[in-house]
Amino acid sequence: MSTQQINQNVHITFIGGGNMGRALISGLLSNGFEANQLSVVEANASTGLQLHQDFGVQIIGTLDQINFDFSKNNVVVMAIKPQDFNVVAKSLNAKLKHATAPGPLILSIAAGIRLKDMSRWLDHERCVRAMPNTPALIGKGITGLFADAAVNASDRALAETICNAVGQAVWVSEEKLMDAVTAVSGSGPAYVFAFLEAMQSSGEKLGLDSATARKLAYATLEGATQLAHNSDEYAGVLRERVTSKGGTTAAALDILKQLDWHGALEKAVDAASQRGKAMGDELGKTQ
Ligand SMILES: NC(=O)C1=CN([C@@H]2O[C@H](COP(=O)(O)OP(=O)(O)OC[C@H]3O[C@@H](n4cnc5c(N)ncnc54)[C@H](OP(=O)(O)O)[C@@H]3O)[C@@H](O)[C@H]2O)C=CC1
Ligand SMILES: O=C(O)[C@@H]1CCC=N1
Repeated sequence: MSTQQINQNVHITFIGGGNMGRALISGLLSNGFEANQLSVVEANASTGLQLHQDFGVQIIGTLDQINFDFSKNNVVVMAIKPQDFNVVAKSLNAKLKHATAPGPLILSIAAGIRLKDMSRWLDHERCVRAMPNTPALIGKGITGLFADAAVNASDRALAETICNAVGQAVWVSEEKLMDAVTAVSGSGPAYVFAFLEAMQSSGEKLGLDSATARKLAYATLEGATQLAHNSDEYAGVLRERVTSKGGTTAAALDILKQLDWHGALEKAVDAASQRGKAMGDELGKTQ
């Protein structure tokens, strides 16, 4: 089945239109999906209104107002907070019971929530886990995907097509690796934004005006990232090429080494991964 054929037939119902739901909706609409292919169940009326005004998508106030059109290939994207997942899944369960078999494909983007728990709460096996990131908003997202053996090839292709529409997608072979994906790329944009904040404020402390410091920091990140992306060399080799012996870069990198910047980042990413696992353990205890 081609991407185009899948797109035309698919209807996606988002449950939750907050930060990540909005990023995905915006990305999908800019990359081949039509507004009439997307609906959003959003508890917050003003968030829903804003989504409708910005994107023209249908807003549904509550879960029991969902009406699946089973002439379409339906996908439900679970874009609520992990802590809200159980309650939402149980409400959706009642809807799924009345759905024409095999019911919609459920694509969960919730950090930590495991397939066995969501399948149990939803009483539904057609479930895929996805971990996107907010650059999906501009079609530059990267999504990690995991499905178990119960999910067939065409459902995997459908999940992948949706994620590819907002960037790239990679499958992981074991569910526990979804915590690593969450820690590296799901949360990753926040580390990059923190880095940008620090680069900009460092420039300001050295006397640059805010606009100039911002321009230098952002353009450097973009240029260096593109260079690394387009190069066959490891990032370490590219780093060495910037670092003249006894020069300015060496002075900066010495400080980062003394402060164990690399180790600090590894610890931070590990903490994110541990948090994903802990949320999965904790929330999975709920019946
Ligand atoms: N933000 C990110 O970068 C990423 C987030 N994720 C995952 O995406 C999910 C959503 O995160 P995020 O978008 O940041 O969270 P938000 O809180 O921004 O969005 C969730 C939205 O769902 C609404 N909501 C709550 N309960 C219901 C309900 N019963 N029915 C319909 N809507 C409801 C919330 O309304 P209200 O505010 O009124 O509660 C809110 O608008 C999380 O599970 C997170 O782990 C994954 C990858 C990246
Ligand atoms: O912070 C969080 O828990 C979510 C998951 C990945 C990005 N944001």
